[in-house]
Amino acid sequence: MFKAFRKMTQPIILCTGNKNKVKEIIDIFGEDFPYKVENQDIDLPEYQGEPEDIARAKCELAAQHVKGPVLVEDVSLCFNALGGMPGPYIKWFLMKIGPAGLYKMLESYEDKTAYAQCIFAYCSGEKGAKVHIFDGRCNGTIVSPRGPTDFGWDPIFQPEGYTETYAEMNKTSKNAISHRSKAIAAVKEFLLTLKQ
Ligand SMILES: O=c1[nH]c(=O)c2ncn([C@@H]3O[C@H](COP(=O)(O)OP(=O)(O)OP(=O)(O)O)[C@@H](O)[C@H]3O)c2[nH]1
Ligand SMILES: [Mg+2]
Repeated sequence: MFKAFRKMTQPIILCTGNKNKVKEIIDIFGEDFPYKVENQDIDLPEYQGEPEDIARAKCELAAQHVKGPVLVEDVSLCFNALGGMPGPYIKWFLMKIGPAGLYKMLESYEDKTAYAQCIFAYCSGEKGAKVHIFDGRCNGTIVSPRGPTDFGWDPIFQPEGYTETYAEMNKTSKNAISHRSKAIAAVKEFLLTLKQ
C-alpha cells in the first residue's frame, strides 16, 4: 500500500544537463502523463562502450545520487559507413568539429545514411531495483547543414522519407517521428503499466 502510494506521489527525476532534451522530453510525455517529471541538472560521468551500457551505468549513478525514481537518456548518432561511429561519442565530435565538420567526415563515402538512437534508462531507486532500458531509433541521411542551429546535430540529420532536416522541421513534426519520441513511447507504456 505504501509502495503504491509512493509511486503515485513521488516525482520521477529526469537527470540531464541538456535543456533542449528536457524541453522535448516534457513535450513528448504530454500533459496527460500521470507522473510528475522534474529535471535535475546532475553532471553524470559517462563510460565508454556500447550505448545501452553507457545509459545503464548513468542510470545506476543517478539512482545512487537521487535515492528515488530516475530517468536518464543517452543519445548516439551513428554513421553506417563508419560502422556506427561517432555513436555515443557524438557530443565530443560535435563540440570539436561542429555539424559541418561531421558532414565532411562522410565526404569520401558514398553511403551517407545514419541513424539517431535514443536510449532511456529508468530505475525506481529502491534497494536492488533493476534498470529498465528503452531504445528508440530513427533512420536518416547526413546532409550539409540546413536550418536553425540551436540543437546539436539537428541541421545535418534528414530523417528517412522527409525532405527537411530535424532542424528545419517544426518541433511537433520532429517530436512525432524522432528517435526520442520512439524511446519515450516505450517508457510511457512501461510506466503506465506500473501504475495499474
Ligand atoms: O541535434 C540534436 N538532436 C537531438 O535530438 C539530440 N539529442 C541529443 N543531442 C546531442 O547529442 C549529444 C548526445 O550526448 P548525451 O546524450 O550524452 O547528451 P548531453 O551530454 O548533452 O546530456 P546528458 O548526458 O546530461 O543527458 C549531445 O551533444 C546532445 O546535445 C541531440 N542533438
Ligand atoms: Mg552526456
